[in-house]
Amino acid sequence: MTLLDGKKTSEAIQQEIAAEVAEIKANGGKVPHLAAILVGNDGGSVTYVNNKVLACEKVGFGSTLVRYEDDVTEEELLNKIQELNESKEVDGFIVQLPLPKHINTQKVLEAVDPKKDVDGFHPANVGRMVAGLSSFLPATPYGILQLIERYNIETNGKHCVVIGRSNIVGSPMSILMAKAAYPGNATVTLCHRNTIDLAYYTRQADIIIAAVGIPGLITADMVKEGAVVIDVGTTRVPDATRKSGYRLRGDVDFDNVAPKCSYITPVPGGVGPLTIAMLLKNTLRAARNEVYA
Ligand SMILES: Nc1nc(=O)c2c([nH]1)NC[C@@H]1CN(c3ccc(C(=O)N[C@@H](CCC(=O)O)C(=O)O)cc3)C=[N+]21
Repeated sequence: MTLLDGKKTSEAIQQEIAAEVAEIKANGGKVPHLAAILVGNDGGSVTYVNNKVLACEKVGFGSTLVRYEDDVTEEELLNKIQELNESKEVDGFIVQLPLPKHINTQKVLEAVDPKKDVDGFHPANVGRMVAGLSSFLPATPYGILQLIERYNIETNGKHCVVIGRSNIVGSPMSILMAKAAYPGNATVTLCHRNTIDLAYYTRQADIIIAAVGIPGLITADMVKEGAVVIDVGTTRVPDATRKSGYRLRGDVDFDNVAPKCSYITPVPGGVGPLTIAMLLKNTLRAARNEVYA
C-alpha cells in the first residue's frame, strides 16, 4: 500500500508556482493576485480561507481577503464582485461556499467574470470543461488529477466509481475521469444518495473517489483488493482530546481499508492540500491569460 501524500505533492506544486512567480518578478511583470470573499464566521470556512491566503503569501502572490458578516445583503456581495471583476490588480477570486440562506448562491457564482473564476464554478467554465475546451477546472478535481498523474496511477480502461454528485467535486470528477485523456479513459460509475446497494458498485471499482461528507461510509468489505482509494471527505467531528475540540474524518474507514489498497489518500494530508495548490495554479493561469487566450 502506498500513501498518496497530498501534503508533499501540494508543496512540490507550490514550489513550481513560486519559481514561476520569481521569474515573473525578475522580468518586471505583475505578480498574480488572488482575492477571496468570506461571509460569516464558521470555523471551517475561516480556516480554509486563511489557508488559501497564507498559501498565496508563500508562493509570492498578492492576496486580498474581503470579509462580511452573516447579514450581508445579496446586493452588497454583487457590488463587491463587480468591483473585483473590474479590478486591474485582481487576477482571480473566489466566493467561499456555503453562503447564508438568504443569498442566491447561483446568482452570485454567475456574477463572477468567467475569466477570473479560479474556482471554476461559473456555468461558462463548467460548460467549457464538459465540451473539452480550455477552462478553469474546479480545484479539488484538478488536484485529484494531479495526484493520479504524479503517482503514475493507471486509469486507462479502469473502472472508476465516484461517490457523490456535487457540482464542485463528484459531477466534474466523473466527467474528467471519462475524458479521452490521461488521467481519464476510465469507465465511470457515478453513485449518489439514490444509489441502491452502493457496495455492489464499489466492490467492482479499480478506483474509488469518495466525496460525500459521511465519515467512515466506505468500509473494508466494500473495497476490492488492490484498489486505488481517494478520499475527498473532510468532516469535522468532535474530539475532546484535541486542543481545537475537533478532528477531521474522511469518507473512508482508513484504518481497515488501507491494508487492501494499492494507493490511498489520508485525511488530513490527502486531497485537501491539493485543493489549495490548484487554486493557486488557476490564479497563475488567470494572470497569464492562459485559459481565455
Ligand atoms: N468557493 C469555494 N471554493 C472551495 O474550494 C471550497 C469552498 N468554497 N468551500 C469549502 C470547500 C472545502 N475546501 C477545502 C480546502 C482545503 C482543505 C484542506 O486543506 N484540508 C486539510 C486540513 C485543513 C484543516 O486542518 O482544517 C487536509 O485535508 O489536510 C479542505 C477543504 C475548499 N472548499
